[in-house]
Amino acid sequence: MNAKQAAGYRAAEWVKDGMKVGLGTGSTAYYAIEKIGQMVAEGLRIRAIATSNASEELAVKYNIPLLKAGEVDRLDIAIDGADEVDPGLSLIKGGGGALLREKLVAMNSDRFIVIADSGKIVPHLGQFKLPIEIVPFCYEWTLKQLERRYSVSFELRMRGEERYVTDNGNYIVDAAFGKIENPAALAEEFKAMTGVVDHGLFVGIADTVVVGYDDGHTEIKEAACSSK
Ligand SMILES: O=C[C@H](O)[C@H](O)[C@H](O)COP(=O)(O)O
Repeated sequence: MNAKQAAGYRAAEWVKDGMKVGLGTGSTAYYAIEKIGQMVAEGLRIRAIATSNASEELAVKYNIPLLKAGEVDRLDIAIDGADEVDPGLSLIKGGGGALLREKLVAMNSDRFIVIADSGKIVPHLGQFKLPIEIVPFCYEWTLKQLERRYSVSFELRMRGEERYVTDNGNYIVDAAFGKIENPAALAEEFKAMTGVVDHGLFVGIADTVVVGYDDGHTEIKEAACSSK
């Protein structure tokens, strides 16, 4: 068992009969979905909402019943990966471009469980380039606005020769902050910028972090409080 699998499988233990579950995106969330799929095959009855088209396809493959947001008020639990986790359980997410749906699902879940291999645990956020989702319309202006405001490099994410497009039809800009001194303040600033849809800073959202190690053991970190 590798570190990602250990974290994903451990987090799946929180999923109980009757729950409404948010399914994350990425190579670590893959293992949580795989395990939940096995549990469903053994009789667990849940309904789930996926945070990306890729995870939805995986859920369908594992016969996990899907629901639409309008069918329920809130989710009981969401399980998702992260690109970086700091000591206060603030996160950078969005390496796979799914940050907007992931944040919506996390914010509307009673418990948000983050799963991460130990390499994702960092003293400060920012070594991983921060993904920012922006609207395609006049995206050059949004990019310039970001560049004028922060003296760090911003790169429009590409997929080969084409601009990368999210499941929501938007673009992603990756920002090389290096070290983010105040994630909460930066998160607020991005939300106030026209053209920016959302960003990969998740501050005060994680309730629990399950850290997976290469030898297969896991460690649980609980947030002092979450602000969702
Ligand atoms: O957009 C993608 C998500 O935020 C992922 O959960 C995150 O990038 C971590 O992915 P992985 O588990 O593949 O490292």
